[in-house]
Formats: sequence, structure tokens, C-alpha cells
Amino acid sequence: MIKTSEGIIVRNEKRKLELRVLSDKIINVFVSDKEEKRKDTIAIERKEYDIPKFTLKEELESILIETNSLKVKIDKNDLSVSFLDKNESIINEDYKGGVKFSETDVRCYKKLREDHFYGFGEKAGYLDKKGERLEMWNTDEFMTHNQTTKLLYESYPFFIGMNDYHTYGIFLDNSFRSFFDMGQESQEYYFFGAYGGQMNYYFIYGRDIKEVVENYTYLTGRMSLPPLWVLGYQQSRYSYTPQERVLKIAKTFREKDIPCDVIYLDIDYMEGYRVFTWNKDTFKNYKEMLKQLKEMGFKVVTIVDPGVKRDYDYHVYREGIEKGYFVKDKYGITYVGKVWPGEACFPDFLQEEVRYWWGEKHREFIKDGIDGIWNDMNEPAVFETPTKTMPEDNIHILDGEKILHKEAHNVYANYMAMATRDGLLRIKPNERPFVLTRAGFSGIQRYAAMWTGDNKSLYEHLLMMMPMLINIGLSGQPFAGADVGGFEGDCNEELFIRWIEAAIFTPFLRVHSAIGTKDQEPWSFGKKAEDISRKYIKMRYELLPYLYDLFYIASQKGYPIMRPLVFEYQDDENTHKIYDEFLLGDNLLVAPIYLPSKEKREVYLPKGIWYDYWTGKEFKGESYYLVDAPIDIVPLFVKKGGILLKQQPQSFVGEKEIKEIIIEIYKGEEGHYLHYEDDGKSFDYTKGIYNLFEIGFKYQGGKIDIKFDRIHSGYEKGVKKYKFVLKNFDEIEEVKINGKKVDKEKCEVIL
Ligand SMILES: OC[C@H]1O[C@H](O[C@H]2[C@H](O)[C@@H](O)[C@@H](O[C@H]3[C@H](O)[C@@H](O)[C@@H](O)O[C@@H]3CO)O[C@@H]2CO)[C@H](O)[C@@H](O)[C@@H]1O
Repeated sequence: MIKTSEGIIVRNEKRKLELRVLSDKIINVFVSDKEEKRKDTIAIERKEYDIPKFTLKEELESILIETNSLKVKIDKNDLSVSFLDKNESIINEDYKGGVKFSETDVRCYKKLREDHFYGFGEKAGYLDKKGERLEMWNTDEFMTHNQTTKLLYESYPFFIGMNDYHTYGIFLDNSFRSFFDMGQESQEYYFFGAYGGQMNYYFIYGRDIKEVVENYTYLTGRMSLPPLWVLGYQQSRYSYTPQERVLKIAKTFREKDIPCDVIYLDIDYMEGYRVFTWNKDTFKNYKEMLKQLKEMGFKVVTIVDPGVKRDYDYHVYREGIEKGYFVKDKYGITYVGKVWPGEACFPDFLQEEVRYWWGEKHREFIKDGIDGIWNDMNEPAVFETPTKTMPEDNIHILDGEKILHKEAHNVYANYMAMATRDGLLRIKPNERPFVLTRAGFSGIQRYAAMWTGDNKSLYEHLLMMMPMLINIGLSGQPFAGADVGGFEGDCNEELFIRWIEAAIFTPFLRVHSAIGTKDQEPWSFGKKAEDISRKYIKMRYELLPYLYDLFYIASQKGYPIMRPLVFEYQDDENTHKIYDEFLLGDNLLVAPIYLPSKEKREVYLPKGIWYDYWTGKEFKGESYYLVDAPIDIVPLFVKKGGILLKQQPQSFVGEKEIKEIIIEIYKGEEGHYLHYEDDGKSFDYTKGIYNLFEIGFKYQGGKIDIKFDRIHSGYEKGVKKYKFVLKNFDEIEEVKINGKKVDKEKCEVIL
């Protein structure tokens, strides 16, 4: 055994085990049958750790490492590893020697003690993945996504294991195609591994799911605060063309008083699908169009695919060829695949120089008035190949070394998103960039928001939006959404209404639909759908302060914005498998209708008291209820003592100065809330230019004591008036704010 500054290295005649103690609760395990160095992928953001104190005890058969929270036992014979808590209760242990190497793969077997497995990022199907076999290989899956769809666009080789006694996470830091058998093959063990690369995983212990997610994102990084406008409603279609149609859509939103912040331009804005060009026939006057959109308060996001059309007269292709920036085949010849523009080449984003070149290509776009970039087809997808991507033996260069596509594939999109984000940051250094991506790997939250690709206009896909987005959130990516209304197939009035009712509570809210399908704007399905859409989109804008506070928490702790009930109520066993309800933050429970012709649904309310958001009716938790949901109502519940922040809705973010924040306090003995405020655009907050408020209350015998405390003050232009609205309190005799009695009818703070 060798003691290192971070942990230990142990060898037997066949292999080496390197164990690093990265925190009291995070242990990195690297097992190899060769003399090689551990290789972290792009997923790991953290480069330095505050190595905690740990003790080391070597015995005849084993080695014991102990931190403040964990004991790690290593069997000196087979180098298997067990993780125990301080009371010697096993959290997780290798099964029959643990790691196995073979010609085709490397895998690790673990004893199966877990009741549930969550995470795994973007996977179709339900919330709990126990008993399933999953694979990770970024894939453009155009067919219906359902329980049997194994591969989708993004890969997160991360899961959370949980039983009544323990919660932990495992992140397999390996970018090759990976697999996870969570008890399908056996009831005795589960295993995970990859078809290549190393057995390099991080064991992440946590008091509960929350702490595991916090620790996992401590490693893989957290989303930084997005510009406030991307929290608004966004309208997309493949494709809005010509420019007159784009303007017409924009004007209609304003005429019909339906809030909207963003319009997307899909592939038809380009000249022959050549990236970084404009179609001169259909977008003749695109600068003028962008100007007019800006005047109406719209932001514009354009699609940018990785495929560069093979055409020597086209500057991006010519430069790429001349500089040798494209991915090469196994013979070292530039690889050509078929995508939208026909024959195309793919920039090797793994190279820093290529990323810089690509980032600079956005300069003109941004100067002309484009506000955000949508990276699509970045698995990378290639048409008409059996694998739907480029050959696995294609060559990329990473840190000066050749690596094959089979290693680069799953991380390609992260490097592309990095190129885009860094480019936007160079162009406008003090403006928060917005990048949307379809493909990605763990850690993608540091570069881009994501959407779940080509779903269909089906009730099944409305339902699936929930478990998918919830598991993505548990996998460190809080900023996610689905194509609202469904991408492929015709949506209809009822489906659109029900989808909007659910989606306004998802972090990323974009309606998107495919070419040849029925129009999918909020007014495309008649007056009823239009009115209900307006009502809910306005509600989204009303709730923006609450939502932005959740983005702030996500940026600090990595917590999901859209949470499964088990995230907040892990002790309540009934929550463990619920996937068709979710929490927006910890105060608001959303139970969408996801079946046709349904005006009622069963809702489970966890521990505590809950108030029907619409009627105020009180419900006791830990029970199921059949609740009414006529077509214009999505069942919503606020928890006892919950606090919701609202503001006046507007047509787009920044339309009007927000002069007042409404703080709704729902009856309870007490409640707490953290409110964050900044300019919603720049990075000034990193220099302390933001405000942070602690809001709380205590209530007893008709008397309520409200605390409103600015614990950080830095943003002078912040809202000055905070009005408290007391919900569900029967008789209020006395109201105090910060210890001072105030008039019950004028419950407010003016700063
Ligand atoms: O930019 C346009 C849209 O591109 C994406 O969706 C496309 C998807 O990625 C492609 O694979 C393709 O699907 C074809 C499919 O692969 C093929 O087997 C055949 O069935 O025809 C399909 C249709 O051509 O087309 C999709 C678009 O229709 C992206 O996900 C969308 O958001 C973009 O709007």
C-alpha cells in the first residue's frame, strides 16, 4: 500500500486500486489492470479539492480508511471495496470481487440492496429505474420515445441508489458507451461498466437525495445564472420562414396579449443549411427583421448544427479544411457524413483551437442581433448510417493526443456547447449567454440548457415529460424542458391545453413543432385554447420571482428546479415511485392532467397540510385525493407555511419596471424563504451586485410575526415595495413586520 496526499494506492498481482478521499462523503475509485494514469472526462469540473482528514488502518486482510462520515474497507486480496457508515452499516459493497476486465468491456458488480434507483439523466420511461438495463450512447432517436427506447440524445452515467437506511450516488466517469444493469439480470447484484476506457467512478454519500445531488454537482459543476428572459415563454417551429412570417407570429403574440420572450429560427433561415449564413431569398432583410423583433421585445435564438456543408465556395468549409479542423477518419482523411446540408464535415470541438474558431463564427450573428444559440444534431447525428453517427474509429484530438470517436462521441456535444458559450462570452463578456443543446454528457449544465428532443404530440409524451425532466434534474441538469405540444404529429386543442398547463411549471418552456404538422401557436386551436394558454403563460410570468429564486438555488447547490416528491419527502415511502406529479421548488405541487377527456385525477399529497391553490381548500397529507380538473384547471397545491413570490405579468421580461413583489404566505405555524434579486442580465452579481432576502414568519393564536431581512445588499435598482398577502389564515388579530405592528390592510415593506 502506498499512501498518497489524497488517499491510497493498493496493488495485487493483477491490478491496481487508487482511492482518493475528495471530501468526507466523496470517494474516487479507480481500478486498473495496467500501469496507466486515471483520466477524468470533461464532466468533472473540480480540479482541486480540500482533502479532508482521514485515518488509515492496515490489517492482515484489509485496509480501512475512515473520514468523518464514512468508512471505506478494501479487501487486500481482490481489491474489492465496501462503503460503510460510522455505525458500520453497509451503504454499498462490491459483489464477488467487484471490478471485472474483459476483451470487450470493464464493469463493476455491486451487491443489490437498494429499493430504488434514480437519475441516469435523459431516459424514457418512469422515475425509478430499479430492475432496468440502461445504456449511454448519445443518439438521435426520431421514433416514438417510450419505455423500450434505450438510447436518447444525452448521456449521464450517474445514478442515485436508495433504501430505508442509506442514500448514495455513483458517477461512472467514462465517456465510452456505458451500460447499467440495475437488477435486471439478478436480484442479488447490479452492475455498471463501459465498452472501453477505465473503471473510474465517484462514490457520493449523502444524508438524503438532496445532499447526493449537491455533492454530485460539487464535482460536475452547476448551471450559472441564465438571463432572466430565458425563463419566459418561447415559441419555435421547424421552421418559421420567410421573415414576414416570423414578424407576423411576433405581432400576433403582442396583439393577443400572450406573453412571449423568444422566437426560434430553425434550419430554414440558412442558405442551403450552411451554418452561419442567411437565406437571402426568404430572409432578405434579416437585419431589419431582427431590429423590429427587438423593438417588440423579442429575443431571437437561431439553430446552429455541427455539420458544415462540403462546398469549397463556402467560407466555413474552406477554412475548416485549410486549417485541418474537421474530424478525420481512421486513415487521417477528413470525414464526410450526410446531414441537413447533404455532405458535411464535423468540427473537432475537442480541440481548443477549433472551439475558438467556431466561437468566433458567432460574432457577426450576435452583432446583428441574435440573442442565443441552439445546438442541435450534436450527438453528432449522421443520416443513413446504421449507427446514426460517424464511425467509431474516426479520430479526434484531445489535449494533443489522438482519441477515437467511440471515446469522444458522448462528450462531443459538451465540447461544442463549450465552444458556443465561450464564443458568446468573448463577444459580450458581461452578458449571460444562452445556449440550448440537444445532446450532452454529465456536466452539460455548465454550458447549456437542454431539451428532450423529438417527442410526439401524444398524451404518452406529455406524461413522459415529467419523469424524464425529473431524472434529468436529479442528474445535475436543472435547466431542461420538452417540446411543448409535441414535435412530430398534429397536436389538438385539448392536448395543447393540458400540455401548456403542465409545462409552465417546467424550467425551460418552449413550444416547438415539426415541418408539415398543424400550426402550434397558442391561438392555433381556437379561442378556448388561446384563452387558457394566455391564463397559464401569464401565470408563469407572475411566478417569475419564485422561479428565478429556484434558478438561484440551482446555481448554488445544484438542486433541481422541478423536483420529484421524493426529493423533499424521502421519509414518506409513498413518494418513492411517484412520477406523474412534481414539485416546483419545495412549495408548489403540480399534478397535471395527462389523459384525454379527464376532468378529475388522483393526487397524492405528502406529509403535512396542503392548500388547493385555486380554492384554498385544506387537505391533510399522506393521503390520495380525487380532485377536480376541468379543462382550464391544473391541480396545484401549496404546502402549509409555504411562501410564493409573484409579480405583475408582462408581455416579455423587462417590458415594465417591476415596482412591487407580492409575497403570498400560506397559513402554517412558520415558514422560511430565500429571495434573490439582481439585474437578470449581466455578471455583475459575481461582484456582489445583488440582493438576498430572508423571509420568514411565525404564527400563533391569530398573531403573525413576519421577518423580512435583506441579508445581502448590493443591487440598488432592486424592487422597493414588498407586499404580503396572507392566504388561508382565518382570523388575523395582529400583524407584525420585523417586530413592528402594522395595519392588517397594509401589510408591506418599502425599502
Ligand atoms: O432542425 C430541424 C429539426 O432537427 C431535429 O429533428 C430532426 C431529427 O434529428 C432527424 O433525425 C430527422 O428525422 C428523420 C429521421 O431520422 C429519418 O429516419 C426519417 O424518419 O425522417 C425523419 C424526418 O426527416 O428529422 C427531424 C426533424 O424532422 C431537431 O430535433 C428538431 O428540433 C429540429 O426542429
